[in-house]
Amino acid sequence: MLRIGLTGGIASGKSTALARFAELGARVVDHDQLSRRAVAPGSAALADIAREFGPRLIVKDELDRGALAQIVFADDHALARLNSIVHPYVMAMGQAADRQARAEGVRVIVHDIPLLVETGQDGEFDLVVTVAAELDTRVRRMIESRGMTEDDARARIRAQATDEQRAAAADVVLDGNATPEHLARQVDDFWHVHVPS
Ligand SMILES: CC(C)(COP(=O)(O)OP(=O)(O)OC[C@H]1O[C@@H](n2cnc3c(N)ncnc32)[C@H](O)[C@@H]1O)[C@@H](O)C(=O)NCCC(=O)NCCS
Ligand SMILES: Nc1ncnc2c1ncn2[C@@H]1O[C@H](COP(=O)(O)OP(=O)(O)OP(=O)(O)O)[C@@H](O)[C@H]1O
Repeated sequence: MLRIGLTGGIASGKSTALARFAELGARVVDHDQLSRRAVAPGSAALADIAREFGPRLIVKDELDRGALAQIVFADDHALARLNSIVHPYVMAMGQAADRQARAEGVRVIVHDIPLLVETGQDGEFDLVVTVAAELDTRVRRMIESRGMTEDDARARIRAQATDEQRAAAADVVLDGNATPEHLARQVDDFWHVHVPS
């Protein structure tokens, strides 16, 4: 099974690229979704978050994601504490997805991992692909599509590696600056070069 790690800064176009990989026939695993599952109501990680950051972050059994984001993206130590709670669960779920895919005879699996470089996972894939896009373009997308303020958008970008760091760890860099169709075509090209038919 060919294992591909897909990364990129927030709002670079990773989800757009991932959707194209799925259309081409890859099994896709979105680690943002895994991290939401890790903190589902009643989970051990949610209990750990309540203990670490206070019970007011849990509203009607659900994590108040906006409130937690305000805390952690303004404080590196708080972010590191959150990461140390959630990331082990996400990694275990990612490994479980690999095991299941292998058992099902899947040929190509793509893991979409926003923090692939930050968490030192670049050595763990057959190929690493990163999507790069200009900072100002990404900030604009976050304001338009996620309704974030410019300050919140820039704080989240500051909490991540740079495009240069991701490019240094990647085998291939895709350009996420133009249209989604342009990005999808680059995924097609990558697939034809790197995935044995
Ligand atoms: C802080 C939280 C509650 C904010 O939730 P929110 O719904 O606003 O964002 P969401 O989870 O959809 O993430 C959106 C994007 O934010 C960025 N981001 C998320 N977590 C982090 C982090 N720990 N460090 C840097 N960037 C991050 C990523 O680019 C991600 O794609 C949430 O992101 C979280 O629990 N983060 C810790 C888990 C994590 O690291 N997830 C990322 C991949 S495993
Ligand atoms: N190449 C592109 N051209 C124009 N807009 C794009 C492009 N790629 C993505 N977008 C838009 O930018 C926003 C963010 O894109 P997307 O969700 O694919 O990014 P992402 O890297 O997965 O972000 P996140 O880290 O938030 O999960 C979306 O609203 C999407 O429609």
